[in-house]
Amino acid sequence: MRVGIAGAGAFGTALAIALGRKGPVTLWSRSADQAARMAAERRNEARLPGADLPETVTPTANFADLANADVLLLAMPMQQMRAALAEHHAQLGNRPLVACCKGIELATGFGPTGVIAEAVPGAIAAILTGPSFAGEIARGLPTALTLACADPDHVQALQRALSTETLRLYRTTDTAGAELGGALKNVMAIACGAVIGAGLGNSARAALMTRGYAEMLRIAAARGARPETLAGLSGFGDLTLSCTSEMSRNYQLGLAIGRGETFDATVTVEGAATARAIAAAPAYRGIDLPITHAVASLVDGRETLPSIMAQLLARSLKEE
Ligand SMILES: NC(=O)C1=CN([C@@H]2O[C@H](COP(=O)(O)OP(=O)(O)OC[C@H]3O[C@@H](n4cnc5c(N)ncnc54)[C@H](OP(=O)(O)O)[C@@H]3O)[C@@H](O)[C@H]2O)C=CC1
Ligand SMILES: O=C(CO)COP(=O)(O)O
Repeated sequence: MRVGIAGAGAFGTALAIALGRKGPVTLWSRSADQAARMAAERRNEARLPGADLPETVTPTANFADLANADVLLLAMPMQQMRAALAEHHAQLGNRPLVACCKGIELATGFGPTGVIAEAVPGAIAAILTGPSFAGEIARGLPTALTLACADPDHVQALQRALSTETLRLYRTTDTAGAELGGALKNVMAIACGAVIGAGLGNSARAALMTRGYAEMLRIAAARGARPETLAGLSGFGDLTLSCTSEMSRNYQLGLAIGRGETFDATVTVEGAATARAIAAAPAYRGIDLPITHAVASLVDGRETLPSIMAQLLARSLKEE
């Protein structure tokens, strides 16, 4: 299967390297400069320094070069995906579109497959998500991910096409569960980074991860997602990785907030918009989501960490 990847950030480049070990990959960047540099240097130093592109990877800035790909991976941030789909709508064609982003669209409350379905009616919408750092994938370190697509035949075909010797994909037809796990773990990673940054300790982090997971299950139930999907790689797996590793940019944002430091606003941090989207969505009103609301307040600077912690700890005692 010929693979096309739209979006040459850290994740798109890492997937190109991993899948390029198996067959031809076209890697599209919206920047002609970046595509030319990748072609000349055989690296994407701007987004994924130190990782070599195999000869099988063809960088391009011409979207039409993706025309012969049998499957298209969409590796741009969640809040950018709809605009990218709209811009290249005519060239997307009748093939699987696999979202490789993690988040909830701020304007609509949709996850990645919902955005694809609305922007490209009739598309075979899928999502690839789960615990993985781009740099580790590029180095060929063992990584297990969740691939979700509502169609059971397509999900099996995609699983075979996108698994490699080191990239092991598990499949599910529960797209809502897979995309919620990936989106919400980022919110919890910001919360965990903040408590560690503020010196509140590992026990507080474990409490946030556990109670955060309870919020993830409540949101999933409201969306009709399966709890076992949340217990898998895309939910529990990625929650564990992102809440405990300083390689996570969401966790890094939390650390900066907890330490009272500034954070580079150009860094891709999906959890901030996701927290805002969930906190604002009428669909989730009445559901107990104290950590998600706290993170939305924190990233918008509406409340301070000490005041949020005081409110969380002062809540009435309850059954677990
Ligand atoms: N990095 C990681 O380890 C992992 C990331 N992910 C997910 O992958 C997604 C992308 O993150 P990541 O690659 O790390 O982010 P980066 O910040 O490294 O790169 C984002 C890329 O998206 C491109 N982009 C932004 N808007 C558009 C657009 N409208 N059209 C085309 N390209 C666009 C940017 O282009 P430009 O440079 O021109 O701005 C840039 O190349 C996120 O949802 C993230 O959660 C998932 C697993 C692991
Ligand atoms: O999604 C990731 C790990 O699975 C990458 O995390 P960050 O986006 O927080 O860097």
